[in-house]
Amino acid sequence: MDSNKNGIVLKFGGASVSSPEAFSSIADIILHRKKKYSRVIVVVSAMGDTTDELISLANKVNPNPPRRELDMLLSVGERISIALLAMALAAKGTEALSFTGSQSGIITTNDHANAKIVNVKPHRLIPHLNKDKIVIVAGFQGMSLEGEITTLGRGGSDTTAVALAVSLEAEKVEFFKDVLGIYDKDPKIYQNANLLKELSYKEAFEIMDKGAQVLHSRCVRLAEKNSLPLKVLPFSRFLEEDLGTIIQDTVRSKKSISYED
Ligand SMILES: Nc1ncnc2c1ncn2[C@@H]1O[C@H](COP(=O)(O)OP(=O)(O)O)[C@@H](O)[C@H]1O
Ligand SMILES: N[C@@H](CC(=O)OP(=O)(O)O)C(=O)O
Repeated sequence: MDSNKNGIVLKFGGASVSSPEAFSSIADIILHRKKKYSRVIVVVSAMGDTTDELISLANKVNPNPPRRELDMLLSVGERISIALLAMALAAKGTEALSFTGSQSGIITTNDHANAKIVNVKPHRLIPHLNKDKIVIVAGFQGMSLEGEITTLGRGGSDTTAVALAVSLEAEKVEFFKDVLGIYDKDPKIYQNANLLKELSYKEAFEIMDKGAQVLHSRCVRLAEKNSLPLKVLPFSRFLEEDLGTIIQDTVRSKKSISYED
């Protein structure tokens, strides 16, 4: 087991949980990481196109839904995933516990559909992590100081993963994607795209600024502010340690914890 008691955060996006069978596959990835890290915190997004489907469902009822109610509805997508993932791990004989964003202490501004994370208070998670349990957190959502359910904006689960890692002082966040890592351009569009092994935060921003949807730029900003290393790797070939892209600065300076501006 790794000497780092603070563990690792694993983030699985919608593409990695696009079918019921996929939960069993990602459970295997999680169990593999649990052999190395004492603390494993998993952040998961809604399955496949669930968020888009929930938006169109809302629009069928009201073409201009109240933003508070839309957040209440969209937060359901990630709740489905966390529960199914805990069930998939239970089917393999491992107890894992799922938590919503609010249960996990993801405190946000009250800007529905575009809330910023202002603090993370993971008090409910820590006792379970200390008991060696795998903790599964719903991405993309939190709770405002006013007690309202909020969402962080499209792609916001990446930011949930980084904020939790910052709060729990995890070693890094691993993002499991349907590509081998970050390329200089979208590999699904450009056959001549080059896979990049290592990037500074600045270089990662430059790629995101060109429109790459591979990582949310907000999560890269949060990681940079807290000197947290990020790794993007394929969920299909997770055993190949050399694959993927690492984003970090060459010098990791210890900074005090800070969340979104
Ligand atoms: N520069 C890039 N490098 C890698 N992937 C990119 C890039 N630009 C766009 N993409 C796209 O980003 C997608 C992100 O992966 P995906 O598994 O869909 O993420 P998630 O499920 O976490 O939202 C890839 O499928 C890829 O087509
Ligand atoms: N489910 C949300 C949040 C998210 O981050 O999704 P993904 O990890 O699949 O990009 C969305 O579709 O925007």
